[in-house]
Amino acid sequence: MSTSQAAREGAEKRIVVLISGSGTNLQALIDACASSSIPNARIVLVFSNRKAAYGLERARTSQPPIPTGYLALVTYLKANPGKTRVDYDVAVAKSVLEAKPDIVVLAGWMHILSAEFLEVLYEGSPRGRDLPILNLHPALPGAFDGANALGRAYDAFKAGEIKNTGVMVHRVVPEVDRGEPVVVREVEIKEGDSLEDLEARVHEIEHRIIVEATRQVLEQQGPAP
Ligand SMILES: Nc1nc2c(c(=O)[nH]1)N[C@@H](CN(C=O)c1ccc(C(=O)N[C@@H](CCC(=O)O)C(=O)O)cc1)CN2
Ligand SMILES: NCC(=O)N[C@@H]1O[C@H](COP(=O)([O-])[O-])[C@@H](O)[C@H]1O
Repeated sequence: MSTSQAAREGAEKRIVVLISGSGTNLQALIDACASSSIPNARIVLVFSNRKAAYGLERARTSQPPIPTGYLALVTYLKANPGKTRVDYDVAVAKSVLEAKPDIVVLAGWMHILSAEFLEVLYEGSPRGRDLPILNLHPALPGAFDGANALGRAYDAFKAGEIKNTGVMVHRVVPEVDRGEPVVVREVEIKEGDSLEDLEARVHEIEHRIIVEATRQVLEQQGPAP
């Protein structure tokens, strides 16, 4: 094995995390890298579409601080008359590529990404279409795709339509929440649960499976080409 190959073999895996909110799942990833629950890995960029996302503060105050980026769709469109939502997605993808990720994790990223986002990442990454792009979604595969999945699951439970719900980490494809599941966990809904009770139960499981899925995918991944 050449020195450069050995270096690549041992190189830290570079994680980029996309967020839109509080970042409790980002925090789980930060903690997992710090404790080597995800071995030999480092979060090299936290990117948000919302300036006020507290997850950006989590990154900035992490030890050592994690580089952050921010670009809101509305801000981009106002600053770039004639540009489109797809142009925005391409701009986000280019920002992500600059961090040279081995994996991209959407952890509460609340913006539907176009196929162009994926194509720019695949074309710009040495890993090509093998670059893993994961998303955390608070529902079982095919159950409640899209936003407010947990609220819709709760309403379905109250209507007697479902007995349980779930959480998954899946690969990102253009069709929202339809990518191949990586980790899936069922979540019990108990009689008398409030929505807050269910949210707390789901969040606890989310914080575990986002680490499990990221570790699992990185373990299966070879060195960067
Ligand atoms: N191409 C894909 N993009 C995204 C996926 C995906 O699987 N494929 N997952 C979502 C995350 N997500 C659910 O897991 C999700 C997030 C947001 C929305 C949504 O309707 N967003 C609206 C804006 C809502 C808001 O700003 O509050 C929108 O993008 O117009 C649906 C699903 C992330 N992207
Ligand atoms: N459809 C995507 C979606 O609903 N994602 C949800 O956003 C939250 C982010 O929390 P966090 O900012 O505290 O990590 C999580 O509960 C996650 O399931």
